[in-house]
Amino acid sequence: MEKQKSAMKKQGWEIEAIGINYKISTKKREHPFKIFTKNQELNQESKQQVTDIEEASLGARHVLKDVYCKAKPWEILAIVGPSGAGKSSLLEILAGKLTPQNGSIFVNQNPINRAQFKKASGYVTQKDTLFPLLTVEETLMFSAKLRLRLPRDQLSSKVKSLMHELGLDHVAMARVGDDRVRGISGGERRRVSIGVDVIHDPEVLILDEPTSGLDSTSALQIIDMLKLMAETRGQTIILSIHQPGFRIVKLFNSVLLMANGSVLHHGTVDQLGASLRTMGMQLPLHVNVVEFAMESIDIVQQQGKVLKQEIQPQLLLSSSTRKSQQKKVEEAGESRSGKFTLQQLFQQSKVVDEESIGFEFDFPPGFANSRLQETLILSHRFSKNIFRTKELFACRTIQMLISGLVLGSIFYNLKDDLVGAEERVGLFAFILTFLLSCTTEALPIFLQEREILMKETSCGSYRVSSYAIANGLVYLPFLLILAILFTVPLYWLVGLNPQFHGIHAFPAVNLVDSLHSELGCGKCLEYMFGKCMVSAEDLLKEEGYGENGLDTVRASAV
Ligand SMILES: Nc1ncnc2c1ncn2[C@@H]1O[C@H](COP(=O)(O)OP(=O)(O)OP(=O)(O)O)[C@@H](O)[C@H]1O
Repeated sequence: MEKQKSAMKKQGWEIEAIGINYKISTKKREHPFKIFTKNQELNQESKQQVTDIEEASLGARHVLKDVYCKAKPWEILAIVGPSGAGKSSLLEILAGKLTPQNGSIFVNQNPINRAQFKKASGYVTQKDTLFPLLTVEETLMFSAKLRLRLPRDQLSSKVKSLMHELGLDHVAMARVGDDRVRGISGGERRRVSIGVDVIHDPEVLILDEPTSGLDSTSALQIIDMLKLMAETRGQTIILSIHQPGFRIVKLFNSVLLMANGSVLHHGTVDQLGASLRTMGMQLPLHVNVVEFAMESIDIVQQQGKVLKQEIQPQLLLSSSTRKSQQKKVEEAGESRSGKFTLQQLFQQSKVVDEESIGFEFDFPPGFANSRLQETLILSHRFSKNIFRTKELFACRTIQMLISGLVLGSIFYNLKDDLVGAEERVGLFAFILTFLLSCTTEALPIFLQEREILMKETSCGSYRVSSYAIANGLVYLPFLLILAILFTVPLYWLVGLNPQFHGIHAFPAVNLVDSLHSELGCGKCLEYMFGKCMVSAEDLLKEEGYGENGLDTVRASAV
């Protein structure tokens, strides 16, 4: 097994996608709860009929049509085509982010185990999802800590050598930045994004538009760097690109030309030029063949059959291999379910089930760190981000202090009679709603972080629970300080219960409410506002209004 693994490492990973069909529904259902009513009564057969009819009537869009592609190790495969051709969809399918309706993906002629493949590959999205306040070195270091099981000195030397390889030495200590925070240049930020996804030495690197938004020099530098990585590390690099310049095209080993979800050409740039000439096109001297093909995409599409014939012999050559691969997939499917449905039996190609088909990858299963280690690393990262937004926290502290004083002066010295009790209810409801509305400012930060969280957890860097615990741990002391600053002046100005348990319970309930809304700001707001009334009831209990505080107040009001 060890021998087999090292041989696999040496030869690299050849990725082959066969018969990929991907459809999306473009029309919304008229009744979102239809599935829970009418469809429940349908039997299996009629359900199938309804699905077929629905697919036609709902206007399903065929994003990818029977796509075949092959990417070899030590090489770059560039997916080119006009906007909406299906490049990103194909990359997402190859990266295991999307599941096609039909088609199979193989690694070295073996069906893939999607969960392990996600870990062993790197997927760089079109948008840079990085923490703007961290430095380049910190960003790569946190990524290394989360993805690799190595001692600290080895991690540090790995990060240093990667920065050197990416040409980021000179900006190691500079902040990454984004649209709002001034940081490194766009090209350098793209390199950091690539660095984050290659820190664990993936065998396959998938990049969606790595040069988008960059000038031609920076774009060339990025592709040059990727070429070097493919040639030195033996990686399989698959990328999509919009309008590659002449010098960039020369760096591609093969090109997949797509339009309207179909493959028009799959081969080298020279083969593309030859195909265009056989179609009767006059290629000007020194022309960028890829650019020319994209400009004449309509003619190429009309003549699509001619180009497809160019591809067919390649496919036919490997047809016997494909048949055996298909058999493996089907056997795995059979063993999994124990029986086939009619649809499965007649399906030309099937989506590979990741769990049941065993292809051994040279990557440790599970996470690189224990839950505790993950929490510590993430807490460290949270703290760094928080300490670099001191102004925001200073504003929030002043806001809470002033709000406590203002609210205390409005509800100054409440009496212990019926009117006083009613005003207390109003005060508590106001306080809790106010705390919730204060924390909605955390929503944009959460949305920004959410993308990073989704990306990191989907590739198995850490557990979501570690993120939530680390977030809570880092925010808790700060929220406690805010709760005390808000409640101390308010408590004494209003003249609330002076007994020991009341004094402690008041800031504690406020703290729990703040923490609850801070952690759950992306969740259900209605639930949180409902929580206000529950918390108000808790506070009334502390004020001596018994188990059913609100009812007591209501009853006394009557
Ligand atoms: N989830 C979706 N909802 C609606 N349309 C979608 C969805 N996914 C893909 N499409 C459609 O499928 C087509 C292919 O999309 P895709 O993003 O793969 O194209 P692309 O070649 O990467 O385009 P671009 O170069 O502009 O990024 C587009 O017309 C797009 O509108």
